[in-house]
Amino acid sequence: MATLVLLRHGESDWNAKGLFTGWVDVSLSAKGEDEARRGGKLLLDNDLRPDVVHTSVLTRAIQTAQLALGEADLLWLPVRRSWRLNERHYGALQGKNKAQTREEFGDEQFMLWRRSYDVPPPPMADDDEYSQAGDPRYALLPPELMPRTECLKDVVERMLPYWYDQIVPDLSAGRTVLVAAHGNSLRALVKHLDGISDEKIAGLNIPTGIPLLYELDEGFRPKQPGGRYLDPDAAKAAIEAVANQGR
Ligand SMILES: O=C(O)[C@@H](CO)OP(=O)(O)O
Repeated sequence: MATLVLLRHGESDWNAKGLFTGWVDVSLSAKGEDEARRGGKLLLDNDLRPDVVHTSVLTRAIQTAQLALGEADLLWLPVRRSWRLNERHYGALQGKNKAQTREEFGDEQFMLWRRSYDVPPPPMADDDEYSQAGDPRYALLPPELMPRTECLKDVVERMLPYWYDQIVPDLSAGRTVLVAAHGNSLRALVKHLDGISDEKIAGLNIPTGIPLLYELDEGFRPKQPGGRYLDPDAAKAAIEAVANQGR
């Protein structure tokens, strides 16, 4: 049996402002910092002690892992980071207000961009103030892999190699693994783990800062479909809030 804990970063400054974020590197809000600490406390209270941590290369996920591990007295844990765990690149929507976008383009288009499996937003221009072109953290990324927009399908495709090559080997070695990442990179991983269809994944939202525990069988499939949030009541309310963003 293998133990996997997924943790979406706490609320970011742009989550609080209702802006599409994607690869823009914003920090946690004060509330998000509290959520991250609370996530660490939930690990502690549930006797979950990760052996290794994987994060994206975005500050909000890194801060969340740090704060949660600090709370659980585990700051010394080995950490690995990859752009493959990054949030979905939101293309030309990065930096735009969600409510205004919904008003401008209508509900259907807004939801297609936000939650459809295979419709990406328009690409972001390299000279846009919210573009990541030239960001040194992606300097070693082959140019053809650098996204300018992504749909969830693209995220599944770029995330899965990391799952198989880096996370599964840790799980196989018997390590409890903590993955600190993002709403949509975790939706991609949950889609894979639970075998959720392309249609049904539109209805799945991940709350900020609440650890989601998966016990996996020898084939790395969940023993309990959907896993278990360590604070189910808080998760339910927070999932609703994510679903209603932009309304
Ligand atoms: O803006 C984003 O990058 C994501 C996560 O915060 O938003 P959404 O939930 O709308 O996909």
